[in-house]
Amino acid sequence: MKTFDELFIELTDRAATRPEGSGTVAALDSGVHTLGKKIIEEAGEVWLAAEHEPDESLAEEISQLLYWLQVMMIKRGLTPADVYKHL
Ligand SMILES: N=c1c2ncn([C@@H]3O[C@H](COP(=O)(O)OP(=O)(O)OP(=O)(O)O)[C@@H](O)[C@H]3O)c2ncn1[C@@H]1O[C@H](COP(=O)(O)O)[C@@H](O)[C@H]1O
Repeated sequence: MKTFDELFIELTDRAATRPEGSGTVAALDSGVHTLGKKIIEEAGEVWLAAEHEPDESLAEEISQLLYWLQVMMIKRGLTPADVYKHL
């Protein structure tokens, strides 16, 4: 288990070190347009899970949406602090 901030640190390291086989590296290389579509897809899965799936499935879908939002943040050079200041 990891927190939002711990995942962000891990993904930032992936972006910097670009280890072979990293899905995050491939995702970053796919570009903002592709990442945007992935975020829409994952958001839709969250919606469907909230309507039709048990809590555990919903939690998993939300975790995947958070992952893709973090990938977009890193792609665009945003940090959690940039987001938190709007909360
Ligand atoms: N938390 C995640 C995470 N959440 C979601 N995903 C990706 O998002 C996809 C979502 O799954 P779906 O079932 O919705 O989609 P799918 O159809 O199975 O997958 P696609 O064919 O669309 O890629 C997963 O297949 C992963 O590619 C994640 N990929 C990686 N992480 C974590 O990120 C860290 C770095 O990972 P790597 O860069 O791969 O080393 C590790 O701690 C991982 O656990």
